[in-house]
Amino acid sequence: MTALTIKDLRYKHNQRLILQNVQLTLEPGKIVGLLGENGAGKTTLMRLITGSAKGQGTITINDTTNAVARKQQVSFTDHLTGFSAGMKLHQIEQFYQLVYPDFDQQRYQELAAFLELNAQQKLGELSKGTREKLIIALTLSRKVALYLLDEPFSGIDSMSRKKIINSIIKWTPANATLLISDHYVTEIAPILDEIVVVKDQTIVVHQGADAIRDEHGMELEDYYESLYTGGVTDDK
Ligand SMILES: Nc1ncnc2c1ncn2[C@@H]1O[C@H](COP(=O)(O)OP(=O)(O)OP(=O)(O)O)[C@@H](O)[C@H]1O
Repeated sequence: MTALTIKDLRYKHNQRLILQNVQLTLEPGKIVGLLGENGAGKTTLMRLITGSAKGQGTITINDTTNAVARKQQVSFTDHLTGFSAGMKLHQIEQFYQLVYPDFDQQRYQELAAFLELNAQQKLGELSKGTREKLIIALTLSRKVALYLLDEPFSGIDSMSRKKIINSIIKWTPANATLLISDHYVTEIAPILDEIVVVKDQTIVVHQGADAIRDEHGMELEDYYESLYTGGVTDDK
């Protein structure tokens, strides 16, 4: 069984082609970096995986292809849209408990403590970084096959970021796969098993982190940069 299989995915928005010919297979138990420039289509790909955006092609999570059933297998908190600014964090937690049978309250409490979230604070009062911490806590508190984190660290200060990155393996269940988009490749590089690069409307690279280091003799960030400067040709 694979954690995620995408075949021949194509997505248009307002007549504009955003993604095409996307093929991807992710095995269970991997931490995968989803890389790409601004506007490359990383968030769109995550929305297509969860079924909140509709494209052409087949997406299978844990053997489930049907879009409704698939939603139960993947955890993604899309910018907390749908929650009003006046909602307190404990109310959002209660909502998750109600809506997701796989929501693990104890895990949420542990994550909330680790991330220093205040249950009495209102969503609208949160700083950008604290909001991102809440998204991380909510997303990782479900028990699913696939977790998606979309640029989870962009507003978080560097000390907290290091602390969270170092612990993310601990918070991801052993057989689950975590797809994490980020611009700070250097920081997340030590925890990545694989990278996926979205460029020119498709996935141009899907390779193991160790294979990149071995084959190209480069650190992930240098390899990633080389894709834009023409330093490495990759036929994949
Ligand atoms: N619902 C939508 N409304 C407007 N534009 C959209 C929508 N969905 C996708 N797009 C367009 O699709 C392209 C990909 O956007 P997306 O947000 O997926 O990129 P990204 O790789 O996540 O970028 P970033 O790193 O800046 O977050 C952009 O050009 C964006 O304008």
